[in-house]
Amino acid sequence: MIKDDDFFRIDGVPITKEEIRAVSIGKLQLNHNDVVVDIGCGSGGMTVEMARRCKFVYAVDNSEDAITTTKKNLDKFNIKNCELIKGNAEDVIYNLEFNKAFIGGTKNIDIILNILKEKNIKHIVVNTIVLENAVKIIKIMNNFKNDNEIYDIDIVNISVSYGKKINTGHMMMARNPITIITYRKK
Ligand SMILES: C[S@@+](CC[C@H](N)C(=O)[O-])C[C@H]1O[C@@H](n2cnc3c(N)ncnc32)[C@H](O)[C@@H]1O
Repeated sequence: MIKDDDFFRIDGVPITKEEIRAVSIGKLQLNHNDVVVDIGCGSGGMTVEMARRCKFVYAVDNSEDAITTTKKNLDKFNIKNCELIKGNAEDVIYNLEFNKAFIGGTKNIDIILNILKEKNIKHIVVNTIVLENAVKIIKIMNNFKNDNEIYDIDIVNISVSYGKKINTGHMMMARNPITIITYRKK
């Protein structure tokens, strides 16, 4: 994983932190034939990590600052197998061809998940910090199960703490827990 400090950053544009990226990448089980859509690419943290491990990434964000930041990081890490798309994911992903989805931006998540269902995307990983979103996402994914499809949803909640040096040793500084929800259809 690339260290958080090595990414180009601008104020107000979030990044998925290194440890959360590591688990999310693991859950995506990427291979060199995968084409992934990154919904809400933010600073491009996940975009860069995914592009290094798969065939192609479509990186979508509705924020101009996020697109600018991701572009800088694509250049910084010499990533060529990626197209940046500015817009609301729910408006733009329908016409893209991909086989896996990573979702880091959850505005209109219900519409987005329904588009992914319609497109028969079999592998979806979502990160969310908002409890209500986690419940909503799990409910929607459970309703994907038409036609007796066999699917699996795994849910992990990750709390990362970082060691900080103090006079007497080190203390652990906690970050907000993130829920990672993975949907896989057989
Ligand atoms: C937590 S950040 C993602 C961080 C990113 N994964 C990274 O590693 O840098 C969420 C981003 O999702 C974007 N976003 C949220 N909902 C969206 C939507 N429906 N369509 C497009 N972008 C969206 C926000 O603008 C924000 O930049």
